[in-house]
Amino acid sequence: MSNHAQRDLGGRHAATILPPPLAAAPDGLRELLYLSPGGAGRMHALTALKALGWNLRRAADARSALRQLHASPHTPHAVLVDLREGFTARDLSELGPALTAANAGWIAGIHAEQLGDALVRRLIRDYCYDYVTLPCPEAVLHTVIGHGHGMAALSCGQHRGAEHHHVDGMIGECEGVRTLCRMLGKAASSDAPVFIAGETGTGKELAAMALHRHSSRSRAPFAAINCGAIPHNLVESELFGYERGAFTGAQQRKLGRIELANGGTLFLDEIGDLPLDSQTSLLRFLEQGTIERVGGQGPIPVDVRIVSATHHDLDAAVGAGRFRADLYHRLCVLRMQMPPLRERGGDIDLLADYALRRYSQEGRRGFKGFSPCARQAMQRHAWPGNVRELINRVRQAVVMAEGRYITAADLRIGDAASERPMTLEEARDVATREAIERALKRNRQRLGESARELGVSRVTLYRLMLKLGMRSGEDDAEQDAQPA
Ligand SMILES: Nc1ncnc2c1ncn2[C@@H]1O[C@H](COP(=O)(O)OP(=O)(O)OP(=O)(O)O)[C@@H](O)[C@H]1O
Repeated sequence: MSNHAQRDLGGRHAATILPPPLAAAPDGLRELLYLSPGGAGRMHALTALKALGWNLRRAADARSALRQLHASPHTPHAVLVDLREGFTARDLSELGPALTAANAGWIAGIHAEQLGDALVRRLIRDYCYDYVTLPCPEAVLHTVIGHGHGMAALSCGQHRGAEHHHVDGMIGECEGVRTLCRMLGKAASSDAPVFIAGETGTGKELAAMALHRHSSRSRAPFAAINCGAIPHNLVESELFGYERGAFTGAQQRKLGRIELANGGTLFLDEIGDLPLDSQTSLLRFLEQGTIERVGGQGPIPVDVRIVSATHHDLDAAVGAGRFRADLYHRLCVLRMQMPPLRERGGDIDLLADYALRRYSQEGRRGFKGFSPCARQAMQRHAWPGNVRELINRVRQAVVMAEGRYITAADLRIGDAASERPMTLEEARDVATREAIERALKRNRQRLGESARELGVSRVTLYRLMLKLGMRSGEDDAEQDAQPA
């Protein structure tokens, strides 16, 4: 693993570097794209805007506009779509989905009487930040397109941030995720077995894949097997393979997952569900480095790194005699913990934005984002299915939502009838975490200044962060920021 990769995976610094400033047009001009199929003549009316700092360009149709927008995806653009002439009803009904470039803030230019047209109204409501009746004084236009440009700049900034925190497909910047990334970085340079604990849907498999990709085994296969999803009588043949004729129906030799992962990494998901006799066989493989296919003639050497995971309490399973203690110790040489989503604070927003971007491109509508009530409800929801649940809720909302912003109702959360009510302590924790996150953000992660702003001592702030999982004890060894 290169230093660079290690820093990316484990980097406190990587997670705190500010994104570079947004790209601006040369000479500090702001980009204005004028979309009008009605001929270049009308654009002359806009030339006065150049003196007000706009770099004016034209697109004759939505496709050409999108091409220009995609050519500089990090540059925000105001786009004035002149609906007064040249668009047929069909164009109008098809225009919306084309207007989804994240770096564009759309403003509609219309005749006053067009507000009576349902298609125009819907287009404005769903895709534009504002509209102006044209012609209008250039000062008015300058203000309105400035608004569109500002909204586009915010989106560009958001995207930058999300890309920045996108490590190997794992989105997140909360303390739990940073700790995990640091540990993954270290684990990737060793060959020791790794055990990943965490609730369902927290990203254990994603973490296992990141570990593989950053290890020296990355060119060899990554194979995954869910031990809980295979009937007990088939586990052995899935893991170790079988020879032709080993049992009825074994018409040809089949390699097992361990052998298929030779040279690479084998991810054993739901390891706690492995039947006891298969636990014995797995232990033998870990001790001897050889496997024997079912019905086979002898041992076959296989070189595989084992990463295992479960959402059950493996310690309890060992205590209850359902899981072999010797296998447990073999598997859990390096142990990592995936944080549950409800403890990840601002990551909920990052992940929701990511899911919206990912799925709204599949859908037909251009969503502007989440409504404030949706963001609040997401912070309060308990997320029993963690990131998987969040992604699925956003995905179904993208299909079902009717407005420009996704609401709590679209996500089907925040409804008192369907939610487990929060205890007073949980509500206090949510509010405390939010306040701390905001203070840290404002004070660029500096504990002392954040504590002063919050009206508590630095020690108290530090203890609260530990309690709320925003910081781990392990950080102390690595950071200079000690509680004073
Ligand atoms: N940090 C993350 N960033 C982006 N996507 C994530 C993140 N964590 C999880 N996901 C997504 O959430 C879904 C569930 O993740 P994954 O299968 O890795 O969870 P898991 O903990 O292994 O679940 P299970 O215990 O049920 O097997 C996947 O679609 C994964 O891509």
